[in-house]
Amino acid sequence: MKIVFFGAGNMASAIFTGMIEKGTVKAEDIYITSKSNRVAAMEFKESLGVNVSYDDAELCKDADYIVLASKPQNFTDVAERIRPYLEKKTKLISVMAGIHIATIQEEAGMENAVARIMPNTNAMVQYSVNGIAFSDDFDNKDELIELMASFGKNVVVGEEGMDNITAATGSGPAFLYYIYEQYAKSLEELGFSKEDAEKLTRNLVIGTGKTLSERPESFEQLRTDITSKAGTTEAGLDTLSEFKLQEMISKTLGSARDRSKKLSER
Ligand SMILES: NC(=O)C1=CN([C@@H]2O[C@H](COP(=O)(O)OP(=O)(O)OC[C@H]3O[C@@H](n4cnc5c(N)ncnc54)[C@H](OP(=O)(O)O)[C@@H]3O)[C@@H](O)[C@H]2O)C=CC1
Ligand SMILES: O=C(O)[C@@H]1CCC=N1
Repeated sequence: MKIVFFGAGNMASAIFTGMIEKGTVKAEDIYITSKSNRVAAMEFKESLGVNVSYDDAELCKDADYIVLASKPQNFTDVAERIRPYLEKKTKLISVMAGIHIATIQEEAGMENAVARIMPNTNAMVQYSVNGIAFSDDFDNKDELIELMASFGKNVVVGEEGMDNITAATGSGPAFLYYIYEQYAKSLEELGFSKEDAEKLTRNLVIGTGKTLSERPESFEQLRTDITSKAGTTEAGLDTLSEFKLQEMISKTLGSARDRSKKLSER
């Protein structure tokens, strides 16, 4: 197996770190390249044992998968690097938001099989949610699905579902982090030090996540379990429900989805 990452940034490193830590792919089977930040790439070679190369012919030779992990706006440059050396058997796996399969095939200049995947940075701790869309000619889908299962839960959404999943779970962690940031600021307002506010919020979120991973009850049930009659939670929730939280979240996701659509207008 040879998996080559064009791009070694946040998302690519979350994926290859997840794969290596889980043991699904050996570090020696992973090749990474970047645009100009050789220091960061070499750090991954040192810490994980992956191969680093800037020789495009060597990178593309005999590759089973090439993962397109640059920003969407850098894809044209990446395609230029790959096009002269791309072999027909190599499957292209794109993590780029909003770039359609047809565009990838056109810019690659060859009709290679393509899968679009939309993971999130929780891949680093093997807890990503991965949307997947395959081109019609993509064979042995199970191999890719299995590889991706090493860093998260897979949902095959088809290309029409990619904009939605990009908003919901690709960008999703950032929306949640933003909420946690506000939570920590509010704890500071209550009088906690900045350090304690961060620590309390972080542990609250970790503990809640762990509970969710272990208990099958609905969100509503788990909330109800905490809410004593005429107690503190009820008082807080009464105030919280005065705000249009769901509308805020829907609008946030709508903007992210629309940007994903816009990115595809190339
Ligand atoms: N971050 C996230 O949470 C998620 C991101 N994505 C998608 O992943 C992609 C990457 O995002 P992210 O990892 O955050 O971005 P980063 O900026 O962290 O990484 C981008 C990487 O692409 C490299 N690159 C740029 N141009 C080229 C080139 N011509 N040849 C080879 N490598 C190149 C950069 O190299 P250098 O450092 O040298 O410039 C860098 O390693 C995006 O398309 C995004 O839509 C998808 C899901 C979630
Ligand atoms: O912000 C972005 O465009 C990428 C896609 C999903 C998460 N990060």
